[in-house]
Amino acid sequence: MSETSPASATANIGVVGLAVMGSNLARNLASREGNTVAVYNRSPERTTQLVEAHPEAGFVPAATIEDFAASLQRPRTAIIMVQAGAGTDAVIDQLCEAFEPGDIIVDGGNALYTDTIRREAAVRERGLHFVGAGISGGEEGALNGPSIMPGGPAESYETLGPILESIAARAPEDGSPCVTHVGTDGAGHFVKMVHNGIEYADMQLIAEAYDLLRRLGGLEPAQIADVFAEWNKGDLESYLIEITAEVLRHIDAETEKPIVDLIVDEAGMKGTGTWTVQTALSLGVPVSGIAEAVFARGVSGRTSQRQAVRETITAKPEAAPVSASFVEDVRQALYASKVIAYAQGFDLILAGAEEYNWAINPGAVAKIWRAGCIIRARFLNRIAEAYDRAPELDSLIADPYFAAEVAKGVDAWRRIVATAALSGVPAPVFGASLAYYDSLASDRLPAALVQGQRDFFGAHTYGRVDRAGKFHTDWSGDRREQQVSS
Ligand SMILES: NC(=O)C1=CN([C@@H]2O[C@H](COP(=O)(O)OP(=O)(O)OC[C@H]3O[C@@H](n4cnc5c(N)ncnc54)[C@H](OP(=O)(O)O)[C@@H]3O)[C@@H](O)[C@H]2O)C=CC1
Ligand SMILES: O=C(CO)[C@H](O)[C@H](O)COP(=O)(O)O
Repeated sequence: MSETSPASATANIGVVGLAVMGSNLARNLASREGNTVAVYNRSPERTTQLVEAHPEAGFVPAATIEDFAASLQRPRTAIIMVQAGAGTDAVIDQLCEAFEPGDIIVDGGNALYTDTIRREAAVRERGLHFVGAGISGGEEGALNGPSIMPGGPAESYETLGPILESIAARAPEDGSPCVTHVGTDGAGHFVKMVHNGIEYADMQLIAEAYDLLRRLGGLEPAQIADVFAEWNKGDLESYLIEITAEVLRHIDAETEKPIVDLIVDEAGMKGTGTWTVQTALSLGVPVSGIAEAVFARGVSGRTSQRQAVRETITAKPEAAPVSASFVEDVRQALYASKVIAYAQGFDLILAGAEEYNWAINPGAVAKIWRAGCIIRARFLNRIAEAYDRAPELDSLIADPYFAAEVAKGVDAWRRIVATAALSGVPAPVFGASLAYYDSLASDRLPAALVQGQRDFFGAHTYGRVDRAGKFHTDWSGDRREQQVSS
C-alpha cells in the first residue's frame, strides 16, 4: 500500500480502525457531499480490503500513521474506532506524535468516561483537541446514520458538528440530526454508557416478556413474533421490539427449528452495562432495573451453578393459570417497566452531570436517541417533551404523562410479577422495576427500621419525623435518647 500512500493533504476527515464500526462509518462519511476520507488500520489488510471493496468511496488509504496525518487537511480531524482500553490509548499516542496543535482527535469507541476525562486532559496538554463521542447503531447505524453523543470542548464541536450532523441518523418526527454536543470532556461517553445500560434493561425486559408468553401463555416463537410485531405498532414501537420479532420468526435452515431454541442460553457482555451499574453505585443512584438486567446476563453464564441448583429441584411449581388478558397484561407490564428503566437511566445522567459539572440537557439526549441508536423508540418523544416541560423534573415517573401511563398499567404489572413468581418463571427486571415504583410511591419505607438497627449496633444516629436534629438511643444501657446534633 505504501506505493499508493498520499503525497499531499487531500482528505478533510480520517478514520483509524477499520473493523465493523470504523469501516462503515468511513463509508458513511465518504458518501456525504464534499468529504474525502483518509483511512488507516493497524493491520494493513483491513485497509486494503475496504478500499478495494468500495472504490466508489474514493478513500485515501494510508499505510502508516504518518502517511495518514500527511493525507489530512489542517486542522486535521480523525475519528478513532478501535477496541476500547489499551487499543485506544495506543492510537491516541500515535496520533499525538503525528498530529499538530489545533488538530482534533475523536474517540468514537465505547470508552469508559473516566478514561475520556483523563485522555482529554492529556491531549489538551499537547495543544490538540480531544472529543470522546459515543456512537450507537451497530454496523447498520454506522453506515446509514448512527446516533452520536459527542463530549469534549465546545469549540471542537464548531468544526466537528457539521460533519457529525451530516452522517447522523435523522429523527423521523422532524428530520433533525441525532447528534448534539452533550457536554465537556467525558459527558458524551457517560451518556453512551447509560444508553447501553438502558439497552441491557430493555433487552432483558423483552426477553422476560417472551419467556412469560412462551412458558405461561403457551405461545410458540412465531406466535410471539406476531405479538411483538403487533406491539410494535403502538407505544412500545422500537428497534429492539422490531428485531426481536425477526429473531423469533427465524427458522434454522438445517434443523427447521426456531433459531431461538438452538442458541445457547448464556448472554455475553462487553462491559458497558457493568460500568453503568458501577457508576450508579458510586454516585448513589438506584438503577435497580438496569442492575438486574446486568445480573440476569451474569446468572445466565453461571452454567455450573445453574446445573447444580437444577439437580436439587425435586418439584417444580405449577404454572399459575393465566387470564384471557394475559398477553395484554404482559404488554402493559413491559411498558411500565421500560418507563422505569429510562427513568433510572435519566436519573443517572443527571447525577453524572451534577458530579462532573456537565451542562447536559436531558430533553436533547432523548431527542438524539429517537433514531440511529439501539434503544430508538417512539416513546423517546414523550421523554423529550417531559424534560422540555420541566427540565428540573425529579423523576420521569413524576411527569404527569408518565405518571398516568404507569398508573394505567400498574394492575396488570402486579398480576404479571405475581404470576411469574408463583409459576417459578424468573422476571427479575419486571420485579425490580415494580419494587422501585412501589418504593417511590410508598408513604413510609422500612428504611426507618434500618436506621434503628444501624443506631443499635453502630451508634449511627437517626433523624425523627417530629423534630429536627440527629438522635441516638443508648440501646445497651438505659435506652434513653439523646440529641447528638441539631
Ligand atoms: N460493534 C458494535 O456494534 C459497536 C461497537 N462500538 C465500539 O466501537 C469501537 C470499534 O468497534 P468494532 O468495529 O466492533 O471493532 P473492535 O472493537 O472489534 O476493534 C477492532 C479494531 O481495533 C483495532 N485495534 C485493536 N487494538 C489496537 C491497537 N493496540 N492499536 C491499533 N488498533 C487496534 C483493530 O485493529 P487490527 O485490525 O489491526 O486488529 C481493529 O481495527 C469499539 O470501541 C466498540 O466498543 C460502538 C458501538 C457499537
Ligand atoms: O454499544 C453498542 C450498542 O449501542 C454495542 O452493541 C455494545 O457493544 C453491546 O454491548 P454488549 O456486547 O455488552 O451486549
